[in-house]
Amino acid sequence: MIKVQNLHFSYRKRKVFSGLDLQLQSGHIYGLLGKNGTGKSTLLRNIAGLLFPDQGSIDVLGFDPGKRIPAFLQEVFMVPEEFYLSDVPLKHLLKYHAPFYPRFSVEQFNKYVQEFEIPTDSSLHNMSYGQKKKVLISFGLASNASVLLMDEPTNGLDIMSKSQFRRVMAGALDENKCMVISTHQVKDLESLIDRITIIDEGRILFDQTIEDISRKLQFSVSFDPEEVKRAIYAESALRGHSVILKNDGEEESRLDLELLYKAIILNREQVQQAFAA
Ligand SMILES: Nc1ncnc2c1ncn2[C@@H]1O[C@H](COP(=O)(O)OP(=O)(O)OP(=O)(O)O)[C@@H](O)[C@H]1O
Repeated sequence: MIKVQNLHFSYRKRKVFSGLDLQLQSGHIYGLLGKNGTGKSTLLRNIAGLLFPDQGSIDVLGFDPGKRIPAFLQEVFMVPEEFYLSDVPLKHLLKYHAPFYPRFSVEQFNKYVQEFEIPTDSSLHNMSYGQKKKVLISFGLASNASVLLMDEPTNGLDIMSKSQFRRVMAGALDENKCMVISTHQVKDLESLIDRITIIDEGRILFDQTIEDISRKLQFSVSFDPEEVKRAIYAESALRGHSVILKNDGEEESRLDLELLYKAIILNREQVQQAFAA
């Protein structure tokens, strides 16, 4: 559905990508992780056709995003980290913006904003940043665009709204959609995403499904010094050590995305060995 090949991109003198390859399929929610400044937003903007590759190609549903033809634009919706929405009633937002998306569902939009506890007859004029963001997320989901790109969608959302966000997102996914969420709030993504892609220094450092991660790795708290020593990654916790172990059997454990992320950044070779086996 999305194929990025040999992507080179620079902002004047700042080189961000020099040969990035990535493929994303429909029916999945991808978590795009990486340190500050590694290029997550830049990648999303290239996929959305808001920035253009210096070299290489991006194919989204058979379209070249950079050409920004209407048939492409109606299939892609981006929720940027920073956004501007006019101070208008929600019904005006629907009247003037929904027609750009042929599969837009007002019924779904109303359902999502209600889930986020925003009255459907309210106006953007009186809303906080977090409330506006929830409106934008609801609009993006209700657009039924095939590709939904979200840059730090849970920033500014309160604790209850984060659970609502996960519920709304999970309910909106279908086999024709591809959702990509870039975030540092990894806890917000647990139980939502089904594939993790980590970018570092302009390349893909790690790209695995949650299913494979659960099959290959085991997450637990250990009090056994021998086990801690042989762990792929360990860090001291309030009690004992939080560890990632190679999953030799069919042990089921609860994925700790934050721990995995640290392991990949600090101890990548050992993590990769577990996947190579
Ligand atoms: N408009 C711009 N002009 C010049 N350099 C930019 C611009 N936008 C981003 N950069 C630089 O490009 C690099 C990648 O930025 P980008 O915003 O894509 O990173 P990110 O991974 O999304 O970061 P964060 O996690 O902090 O949001 C950074 O080094 C940043 O300083």
